[in-house]
Amino acid sequence: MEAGLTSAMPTSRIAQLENVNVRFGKGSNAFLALDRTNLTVHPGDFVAMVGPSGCGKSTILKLVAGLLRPTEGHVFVAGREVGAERIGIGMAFQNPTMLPWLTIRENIMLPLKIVQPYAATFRRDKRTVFYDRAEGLLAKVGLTGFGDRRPWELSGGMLQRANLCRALVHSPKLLMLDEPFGALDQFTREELWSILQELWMETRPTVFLVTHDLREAAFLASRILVMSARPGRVTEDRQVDLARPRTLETTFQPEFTDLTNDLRRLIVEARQAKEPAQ
Ligand SMILES: Nc1ncnc2c1ncn2[C@@H]1O[C@H](COP(=O)(O)OP(=O)(O)OP(=O)(O)O)[C@@H](O)[C@H]1O
Repeated sequence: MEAGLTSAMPTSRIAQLENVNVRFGKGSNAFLALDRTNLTVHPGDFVAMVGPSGCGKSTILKLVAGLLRPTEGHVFVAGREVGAERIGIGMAFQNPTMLPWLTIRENIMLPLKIVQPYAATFRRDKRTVFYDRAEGLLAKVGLTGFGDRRPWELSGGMLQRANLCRALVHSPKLLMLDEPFGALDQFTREELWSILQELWMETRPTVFLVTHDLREAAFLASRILVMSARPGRVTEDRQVDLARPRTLETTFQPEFTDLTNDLRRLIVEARQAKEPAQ
C-alpha cells in the first residue's frame, strides 16, 4: 500500500511525529487517544511499540501509513509531511486476509499489481521476474511448493508466513506490523521471529511492530517504545543492543530477561497510572 506525502524534513529520519495529538469522537464523547507525541525513527530501525491496551500503538501505525491524520501536530514520512507524494509501505496484521479466489502466489504478488513502478510492468513480468520474486520469498519462509495452493488449504502459521511475503514483495521502505503473530501458538511464533529477523537483516526496511508480547519485542527490535495508558505518550525509548542474529538461546540470557522484566514493570506502572483529566 502507499501513503501520500507533502513538505520537507531531513531524510536521515524516515518517520517523525511532532507534537501529535489525535482526538476521536465528537462533543461529550470526544477523547484524546494520543497526547503531544514526539517520535523520530531512522532508516533501518526496527521499532517495537508496547504498552497497555488502547494506549494508541495502532494509531501511531495508522498515522505513519497515512491512513489517519493527526488532529494537531505534524507527521513526516521519508522527508515529506504525510499528504502528497508516495512511498512504498508493506503491512501485515494479526488476521492474514488473503483473497480466497487467488492462489497463495497470486496473493503475494498483489502489491506488485497495485504499487508503482511494479504495476506498470505487471502483465509482462508476472510470469517471470515477479514470479521468481514470489517464489524466492516463499522459499525463505519455508513455503516452497505452496504457491499454487489456495488460502484455505494452509494453516494459520503458513498463512502468516505468506502474509510476510506479501508485505515484503514490493521491497517497501516501511514495514508496518500490527500484532502479526498474535493468533499463533508459541512455537510457530518463535519460528516466525527468526524468519522475520532474517528478512529484515537482508534488506533493512524500517519496521514498526505493535505487539503485546514483550519477548517478541526484545527478540526483534533495535528500539522499544513503551507507551503510557490512554491518552498515549511515549514514556520510554529503549535501545536493544543484543547481538544479531538473535536466537532462542538469546532469550535465556540475563540481558534479555532483565530487559523483558523491565518492560513488564514499566507497563504495569503505566496501567496503574491515573489517566490525567482531558
Ligand atoms: N477510528 C476510531 N474512532 C474512535 N476511537 C478510536 C478509533 N481508533 C482507535 N480508537 C480508540 O483510540 C484508542 C487507541 O486505539 P489504538 O487502536 O491505537 O490502541 P492500541 O494501543 O493499538 O490498543 P490494543 O493494544 O488494544 O490493540 C482506543 O481507546 C481506541 O478505542
